[in-house]
Amino acid sequence: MSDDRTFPATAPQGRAPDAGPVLDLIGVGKVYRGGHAAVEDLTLRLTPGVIGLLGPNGAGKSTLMRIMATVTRPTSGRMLLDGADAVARPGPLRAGLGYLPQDFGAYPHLTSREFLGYLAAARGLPARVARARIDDLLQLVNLTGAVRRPLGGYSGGMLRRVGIAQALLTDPRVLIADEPTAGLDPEERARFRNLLTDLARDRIVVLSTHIVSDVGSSASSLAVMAGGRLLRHGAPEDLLGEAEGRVWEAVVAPDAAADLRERHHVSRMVRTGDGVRVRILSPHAPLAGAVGVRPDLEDLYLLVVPPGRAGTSGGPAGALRGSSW
Ligand SMILES: Nc1ncnc2c1ncn2[C@@H]1O[C@H](COP(=O)(O)OP(=O)(O)OP(=O)(O)O)[C@@H](O)[C@H]1O
Repeated sequence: MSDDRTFPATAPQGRAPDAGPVLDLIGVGKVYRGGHAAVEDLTLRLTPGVIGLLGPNGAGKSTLMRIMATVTRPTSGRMLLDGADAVARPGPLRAGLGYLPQDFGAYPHLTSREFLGYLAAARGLPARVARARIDDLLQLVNLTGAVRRPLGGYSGGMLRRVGIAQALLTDPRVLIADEPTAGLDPEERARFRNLLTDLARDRIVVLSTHIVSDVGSSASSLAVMAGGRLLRHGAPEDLLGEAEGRVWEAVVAPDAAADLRERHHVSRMVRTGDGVRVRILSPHAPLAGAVGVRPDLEDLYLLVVPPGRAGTSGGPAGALRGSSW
């Protein structure tokens, strides 16, 4: 499948083709039974485009997405779709919603075509429309070669692609995908990013990830969360301004690199022929010979997410590297 394939978009009836949805979250909070506040006082306006929701494990991303997908009710605040209450009356949002949850469950004995057919019927798609749509979607997610095999024999990445296809069945205005690229290989990730960019021309596409490079190039805006709170929201290039002048690099001996890690906020370390290239976040030059460099989104993420919460493994940036693909 080529990367420049475009999704067969159709505008919902009664809506100008260029009018996109607006989803407003206003002071939204979610306190689970037991008293844990997973999301706190979160205000965010979503308009068409790819919105990358970034945050470490436990930040509240899935909870926020479940609220947007009307699966979970917020315990405080309001959510409006095009100005209308989408909590008290979730119907219009649900009618135009595609949702790929993290734990997307497929029936192992069904083939992908049967499974998508079943979901299409459950969502009220007429059989003829559903057949054509499923053919398009199977091509789009590059599964046409596997349609006769039961889902029980699919790899994790293939199942993820089935999940993406089911989220697109009803040609949604709002697409919410929770860690959609988990289990996809680098080529599939790249293809998926291109697909999202295509889709997001007139749709809200929200995807969560803890891998900055998954959204860095494709997102029109980034929302960074930690501890249930929204820390930043804006266009990547605007957010980057905050990190300007605060990222430094130096090549040092391996012993010195370990020492720097103890004393400074190290964004990443890369072995080079003559030592270790250390990238440090600091308002001033952290050592003699350090050179100021252009910040990237990983640097920004590490600057805004409280230390110790930014990564999940392998040091501060361990879970965030593009190279961890
Ligand atoms: N049903 C629930 N009941 C109680 N607490 C919950 C529930 N679901 C999530 N939590 C807690 O709420 C917090 C936020 O969880 P959430 O899954 O929304 O975060 P996340 O950013 O999606 O993390 P991850 O990337 O690990 O999925 C966590 O502390 C989690 O343990």
